[in-house]
Amino acid sequence: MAARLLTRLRHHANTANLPHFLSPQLIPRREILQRLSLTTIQFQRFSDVARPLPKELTTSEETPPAILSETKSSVNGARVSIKSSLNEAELAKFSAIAETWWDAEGPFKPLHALNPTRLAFIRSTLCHHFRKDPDCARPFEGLKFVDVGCGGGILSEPLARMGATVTGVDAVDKNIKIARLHAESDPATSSIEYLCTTAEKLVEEQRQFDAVLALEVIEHVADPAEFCKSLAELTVPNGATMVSTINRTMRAYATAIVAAEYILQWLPKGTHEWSKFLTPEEVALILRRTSVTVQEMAGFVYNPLSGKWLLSDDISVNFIAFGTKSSEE
Ligand SMILES: C[S@@+](CC[C@H](N)C(=O)[O-])C[C@H]1O[C@@H](n2cnc3c(N)ncnc32)[C@H](O)[C@@H]1O
Ligand SMILES: [Mg+2]
Repeated sequence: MAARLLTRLRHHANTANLPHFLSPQLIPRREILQRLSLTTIQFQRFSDVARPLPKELTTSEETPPAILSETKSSVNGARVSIKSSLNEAELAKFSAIAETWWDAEGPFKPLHALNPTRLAFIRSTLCHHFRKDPDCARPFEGLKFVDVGCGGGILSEPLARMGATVTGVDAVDKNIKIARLHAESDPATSSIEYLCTTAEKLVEEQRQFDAVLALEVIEHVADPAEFCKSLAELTVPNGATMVSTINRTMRAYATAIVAAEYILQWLPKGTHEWSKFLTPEEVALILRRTSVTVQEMAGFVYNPLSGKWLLSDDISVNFIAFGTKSSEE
């Protein structure tokens, strides 16, 4: 199966399906060609079991919508612009539904359902990478993680329960307030550091983490390549960078947009724009440019009969990439 996946990726890399969407905005076409011919991406098979998650609670808090918009920084006393990952229209969508983060039947229902499956992948790959025992209760003890675009904290909390020292950051202030409120109710999660900020601002503050996770965020940022650069800079040498998103395929258009937003109405209409989706090859190439090499990739496939998500080799719609940062900075 891994061989099949590799063959499929190599087929795409043969430039027949050149990432045309990237060429003008993100990576010059010639550079893509060079990198495609130079880069060998090794994808391995993944296997592990999902762990049960804490019981979800519903909470609400009335706060005025506030999102980060400040993109100036002070260097040697002078105000300079820094490249921002913020897309304010995207952030406004999240601000509008922030109070529903912990409603497992609300707009974030798909993420709640996906959580055990993606946590199984994260647990397996990171335990293997950091040589931790995946069978112990708190395998991530001693490791610092950052959850970029953490929303209400539905990923940060189980990571903290698995022993990681977690920082959760989100550009929507309301999300951070809700995340803090929810985490405070349990001593296992109350130590999570939640900050209303961005990856690029953490880079400016010279913060670094053993593992940097940005799940379902890259399709909502202003510039995916710059965003990945920040993720890589936040990762310690030999550390791990994890990105998940939706593939830019017709199948993804039919399921993640038409079915999820218009037919099933799981998500508010307009949540996703197809043109902002990235293919697995694009994610791997963008990360590679920032010294992060994708080591493993898996797909998430929804089973409508069980209502559950399964890990799969099928990366045609939802997928996750685990990369490691080179030891030379
Ligand atoms: C679909 S949610 C994913 C939440 C969480 N990562 C998860 O998978 O459960 C996307 C989140 O990213 C945040 N976000 C979008 N652009 C961002 C940026 N440039 N910097 C930080 N957070 C951002 C949004 O506010 C939202 O909470
Ligand atoms: Mg999304």
